[in-house]
Amino acid sequence: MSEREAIAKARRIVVKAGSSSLTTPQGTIDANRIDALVDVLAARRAGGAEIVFVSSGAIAAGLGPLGLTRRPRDLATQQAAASVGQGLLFARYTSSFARYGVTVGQVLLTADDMIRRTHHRNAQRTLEQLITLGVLPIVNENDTVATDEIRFGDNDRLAALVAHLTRADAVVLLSDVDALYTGDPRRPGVRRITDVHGPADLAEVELGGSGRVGTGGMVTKVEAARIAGVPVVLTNAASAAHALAGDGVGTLFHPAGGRRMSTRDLWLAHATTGQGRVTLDAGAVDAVVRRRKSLLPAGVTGVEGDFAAGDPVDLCDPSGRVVARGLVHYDASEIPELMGRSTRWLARELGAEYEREIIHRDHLVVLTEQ
Ligand SMILES: Nc1ncnc2c1ncn2[C@@H]1O[C@H](COP(=O)(O)OP(=O)(O)O)[C@@H](O)[C@H]1O
Ligand SMILES: N[C@@H](CCC(=O)OP(=O)(O)O)C(=O)O
Repeated sequence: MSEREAIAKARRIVVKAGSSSLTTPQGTIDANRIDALVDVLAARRAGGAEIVFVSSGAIAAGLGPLGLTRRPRDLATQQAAASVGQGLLFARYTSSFARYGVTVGQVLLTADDMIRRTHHRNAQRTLEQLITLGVLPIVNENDTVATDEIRFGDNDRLAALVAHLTRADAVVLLSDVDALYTGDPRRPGVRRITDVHGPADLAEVELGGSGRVGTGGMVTKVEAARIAGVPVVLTNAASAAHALAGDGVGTLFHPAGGRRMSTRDLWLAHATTGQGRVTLDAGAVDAVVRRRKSLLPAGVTGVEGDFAAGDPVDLCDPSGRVVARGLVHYDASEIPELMGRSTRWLARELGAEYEREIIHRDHLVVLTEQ
């Protein structure tokens, strides 16, 4: 079965629509386009599929009601716009899906919900229960409380992580461009890329920034496709029905074969931001990156930042390059006195509770191959 056919037959699909597909240039919801998209999703659902819908557009839909003509730069105004827009957006989805007798449930996630394992499980359980109850979940980032440090910003990677969370079979990303091109399609002479099998197919592609109201542009879409682990189609909202039917529209990103990263590694690598940096000596880099060992205090040469035990931190090689990320067992202030010490020395001098690793291998993801 080709991957296009697999999308046509997929049991559970994450569909993500970008801000530009759902809102008008005046900063209001585009009721007609929302209804048209709902028609497509409801039809696929009626055909027996389970849909999880990731909808952007909260900020863009809140601009008009607040008298704003452009997406604000400052976080507080973006959050205010999202607060207004999300309500309007969800009200529209509720009434639009009601035309088909479909009940929708709002799920607002923060990046923290992916970082903390308990939150992660909680989100997973809620989504599963909504689907079991026949409710169509509509997911967005919880923009009103997300802060700059700990924020997805774009919904592309969020959609990929939701695909993992819900064990979806395919992802459809709907944007204002009908496909990935060799360069920004606002420029002449670019060519459509029909299939992406791996990094080699992207070597000549210029991944540009976002359009009018979107965030992330193609960079986050390509990254989402890389982490989704299932076939991903990128196209525009007008082609949604064709994409779901397995027709050859847009760009198909084939999932990479081989070892799939676990959901835990994915959220650590792609849903977290390092809250500080720990520098490793060459031996520790080798142990962590090549031999996949835990990070012990003996291999640490420096620490930066103000993180607390349990936070994600970046691990750097002696040149400062980030090579891994992990959930740290100590506060930043505790690490200097542990650095360079053997665990045996620490246990003897400071007590058995200091015999722990700085980061356990189960809480560590390598970000680069050496
Ligand atoms: N190589 C490329 N191929 C296609 N689109 C691109 C490329 N580089 C940049 N873009 C721009 O990315 C935009 C879509 O990203 P974005 O605005 O973030 O959309 P969305 O709101 O749907 O997430 C398009 O409007 C397009 O102008
Ligand atoms: N959570 C934000 C999404 C940010 C955004 O613009 O995302 P996208 O349009 O998917 O690039 C919102 O609802 O406004």
